[in-house]
Amino acid sequence: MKIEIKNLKHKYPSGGEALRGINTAFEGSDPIAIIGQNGAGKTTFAKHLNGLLRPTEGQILIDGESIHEHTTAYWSKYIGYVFQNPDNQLFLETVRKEFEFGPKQLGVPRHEINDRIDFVSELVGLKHRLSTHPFDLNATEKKFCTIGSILMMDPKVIILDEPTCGQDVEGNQRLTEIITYLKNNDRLCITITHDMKFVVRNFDQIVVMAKGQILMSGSKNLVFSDTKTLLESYVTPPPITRVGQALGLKDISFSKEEFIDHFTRRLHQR
Ligand SMILES: Nc1ncnc2c1ncn2[C@@H]1O[C@H](COP(=O)(O)OP(=O)(O)OP(=O)(O)O)[C@@H](O)[C@H]1O
Repeated sequence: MKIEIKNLKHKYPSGGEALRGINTAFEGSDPIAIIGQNGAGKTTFAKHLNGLLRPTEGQILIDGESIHEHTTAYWSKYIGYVFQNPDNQLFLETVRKEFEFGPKQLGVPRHEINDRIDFVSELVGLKHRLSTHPFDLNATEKKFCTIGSILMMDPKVIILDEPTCGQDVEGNQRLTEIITYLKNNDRLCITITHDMKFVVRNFDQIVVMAKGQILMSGSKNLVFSDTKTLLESYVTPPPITRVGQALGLKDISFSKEEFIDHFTRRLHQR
C-alpha cells in the first residue's frame, strides 16, 4: 500500500495553519517514527492518512486513489489509527467486545474473529482481561486494549499516536514486539512519539516535523547526525548519542554497546 501526500495544508476553523504544505510518501513495511516538538503538527498530519481529518488544500492518494473518494470508515479498514488518549476510543462493556467490534463491522466470519482474539489478546497481553470493562483496566492495559482493537481489523497500515505515554519498561518491550510483528507481516507501522530512546530502538525511518512542515526525513543515522536541523525542530537525541557526538566519535551511537565499540575503536586508532 502506498500513501502519497501532496502539498497538504490544514487550517483548523478556530486556529492557525497547522500544516503548511507537506509532500512525502510512505510505502513498504519499515516502521516509521514521526518526531518533532509539541504543536509541530504530527497528530494533525497523521489524522489525514485515513481521512479522520480532511485537507484544507492538497491531496492524499492511497494506492493512487484520492482519499476523498471514500469515507473514513472505508479507509479505516486499510489504515488504522490508535488515538493518543484511549478514552477517545473505548466505548464498549468488555475488552472482548472492543476487540470484536471492528471485524464484525467489516463482516469478518465468526471463527476468524475468534482466532484473531486468541492471537491479538496474547500479543497485547490482555488474554486474562477479555471479560473486564475497559474502564477497569489500568492506563497501560487501556492503551493495549486500543491497540488490540485496531490490530483486530488487520489493517495494512497502523498509526500509533504516542504509544509510550505512561508505559513502563515491560509495556515498551511489548510495543517493540508489536512493531516487530507488524514489520514481519508486511504491515506498515507509523508512530508519533517524543521518546527518542524508543525511536532509536524501534525505527530506522524517521520524519522530523516542525511548524506544520517536514524539516527532514530519512534513516535514523542521517537524521540524528544532522544536529543543526534537530536543534531547529527542538529534538534532542538520546543521551548516549549526545555523549558520542560531544566526544566527536566518527560513527553515531544508539546504544551503550555501540558507544563502547566506537569509543574503543577510536582509542586503538590513536
Ligand atoms: N482541534 C483543534 N483546533 C484548533 N487548533 C488545533 C486543534 N488541534 C490542534 N490544533 C493546533 O494545531 C497545531 C498542531 O497541533 P498537533 O496536535 O497536530 O501537533 P503535535 O505535533 O501532534 O503536538 P503534540 O506533540 O503536542 O501532540 C497546534 O498549534 C495546535 O494547537
